[in-house]
Amino acid sequence: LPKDFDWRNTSGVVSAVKNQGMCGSCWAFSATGNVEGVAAIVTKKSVSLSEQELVDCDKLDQGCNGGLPTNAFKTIIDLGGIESESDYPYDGRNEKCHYNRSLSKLAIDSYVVLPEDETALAQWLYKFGPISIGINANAMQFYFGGISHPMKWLCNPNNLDHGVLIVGFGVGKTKILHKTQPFWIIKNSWGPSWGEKGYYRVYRGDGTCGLNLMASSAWID
Ligand SMILES: CCC[C@@H](/C=C/S(=O)(=O)c1ccccc1)NC(=O)[C@H](Cc1ccccc1)NC(=O)N1CCC(N2CCOCC2)CC1
Repeated sequence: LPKDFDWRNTSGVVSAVKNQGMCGSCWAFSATGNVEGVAAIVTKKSVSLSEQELVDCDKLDQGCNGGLPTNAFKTIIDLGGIESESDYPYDGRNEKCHYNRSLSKLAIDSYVVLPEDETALAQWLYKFGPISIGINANAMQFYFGGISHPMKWLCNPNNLDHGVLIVGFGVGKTKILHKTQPFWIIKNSWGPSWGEKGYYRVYRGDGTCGLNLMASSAWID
């Protein structure tokens, strides 16, 4: 396993940073980000996928009022696929489902729930692609860059309230003590002006903000 690895360096695996707007659809962006990545690696073709299809058609979840990436994977399997962002564009509000299977760009065969061990997660990411996770977003609302490592009582690992996507990992130097710190690179769905061009770097190795507790991924045979 290399010290640093970032799927953004492999063209087609990570789409542009998106913005969920005033809709609690983070779970859908986490799911499409994972499927986009896994599919690009397996099929060598890249396509930006529809979060709106999940908001409208995933009856296991609550659209703009929240959901789980694993339920989204189940829905993509049950629907027989997912349309592209351009064919089923994002409106950021709950609408009537208008999924059209003939327009579906790709299907997934199953999904896996991943282990909580962060070294195992890094190995999985390196082999198979970006990982959907749940995280406590407390430290993300006041994040302006750098490696975030909030104290546990400020970021309760058991209050997971946001769905995001791990796209890479690395080791960086802290500003003050120049200590090396392992971090995850996380793709958020709050637009490219948030954080580090839409991304969040967070300490890797001690279950910060519960980021290791609900990791999952689609699987394409
Ligand atoms: C109101 C929903 C907000 C939304 C994200 C919104 S957000 O805008 O990104 C944001 C998050 C945090 C601070 C500020 C803004 N959060 C979710 O969808 C989070 C994302 C998440 C949590 C845990 C693990 C993985 C993913 N999920 C959730 O909010 N839910 C998970 C599913 C749950 N269902 C209840 C009925 O039975 C089935 C399950 C409903 C609540």
